Amino acid sequence: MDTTELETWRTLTAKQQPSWPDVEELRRAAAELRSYPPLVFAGECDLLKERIAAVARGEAFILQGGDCAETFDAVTADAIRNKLKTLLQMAAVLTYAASVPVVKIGRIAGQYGKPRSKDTETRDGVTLPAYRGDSVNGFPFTPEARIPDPWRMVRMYHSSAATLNLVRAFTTGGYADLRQVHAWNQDFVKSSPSGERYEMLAGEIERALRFMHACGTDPEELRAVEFFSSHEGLLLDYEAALTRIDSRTGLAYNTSAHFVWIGERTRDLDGAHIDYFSKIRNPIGIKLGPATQPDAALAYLDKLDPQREPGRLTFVVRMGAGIVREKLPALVEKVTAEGHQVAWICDPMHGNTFEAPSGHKTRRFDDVLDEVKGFFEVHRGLGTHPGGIHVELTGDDVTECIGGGHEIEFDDLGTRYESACDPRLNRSQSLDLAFLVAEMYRGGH
Ligand SMILES: O=C[C@H](O)[C@H](O)COP(=O)(O)O
Ligand SMILES: C=C(OP(=O)(O)O)C(=O)O
Repeated sequence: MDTTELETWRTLTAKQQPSWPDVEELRRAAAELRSYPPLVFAGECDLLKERIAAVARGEAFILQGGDCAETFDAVTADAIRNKLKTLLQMAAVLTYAASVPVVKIGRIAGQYGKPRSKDTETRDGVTLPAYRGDSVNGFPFTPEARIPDPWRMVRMYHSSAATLNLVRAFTTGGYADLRQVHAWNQDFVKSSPSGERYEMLAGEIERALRFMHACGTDPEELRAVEFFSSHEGLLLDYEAALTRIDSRTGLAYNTSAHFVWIGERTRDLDGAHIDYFSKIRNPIGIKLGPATQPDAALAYLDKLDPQREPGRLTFVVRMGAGIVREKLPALVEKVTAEGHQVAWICDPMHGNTFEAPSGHKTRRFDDVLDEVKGFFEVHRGLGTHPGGIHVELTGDDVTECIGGGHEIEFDDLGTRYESACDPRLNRSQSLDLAFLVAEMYRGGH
């Protein structure tokens, strides 16, 4: 590929980019990033594309999840392990219930840049630049912290590398052993207020594992799992610096993650993000909010997947619980009529955010569940495949979303609200969701 083609986004409007105060520093930081080795290998991205092609055909299911905004301080063994453990537990339940492989993708090892509704934040009459993620500026509300610093993108690379290294060690080194993951799920069922409801499913999984053992399944096969990394490809200076030409094929790949997506706020058809994403060969996603017109979905297909390559494009739908049943059918019908199978997955978080009386941004667990239900209903009604879920979650016992088995109420939000941006499901809410989606899957709705 001609590498100048990779730079055409620079001539277009790029929304949600920081106002870097010193362009020369930005150039130096980007040059530093360009000198670093890739974080992922293009062949791994191709493998994920194959896995997502199976999702599009209705033969697999995606579980994509992790923090709203990763932070440099949270690059610790405990935080990474808890997140991974939660995702593995959810995946085990979903795999059994769906009876298809679950493609596991973390919002991890790169989810450091955030689009914001406003450029500034005002507190007690003081206005400062909004926090745009640890890759751009600092969270503390001080003038110094909020100045965008391009060297933070270099720290983002190192934090992503350290995270991915541990994730690879955990997922291939025995920590992800299915028998262990199932034992964690049994502990959850015992301690959950909704445990009785989940007992039957957990019992069936237990019997299935014993059956596999009795049949002589090689225990080695249960020890490792495939796991992929992803983040919103928001900061184009970072994404471009990590874009490399694959020596096997001569094609360009974003080597900062296996999967990158375009956010709801940066998906302008003629904008810089769409142009940049059209040039890379990774499997990619695009968020579709409630205002998306069916013709726009087709236009995205043409721009981002002109060859109609299986597994290339995932539509991540984030409409809101009250809207998904009304708006989604027309999109799915239009794309299906075009004859191409894309993967459709449901992000039940971003359309359901509201402000609690305490001022915390929050989401109701019941709305999250209802949006997934609506998503399943629409696909079942049209005979298409509800291909997966995309969730903001953490493995810690935070109090950011209300509801769930261990009911969190408005008054509890301040107890442990740790998100640097949007509210995440905590560990037990995430597992509740997995068991309830599993029931939905099996119930055929
Ligand atoms: O995660 C998504 C966005 O960054 C977030 O919803 C924006 O939040 P804001 O409206 O507080 O800027
Ligand atoms: C910003 C995000 O979502 P959306 O683009 O759908 O608002 C996100 O997933 O972090």
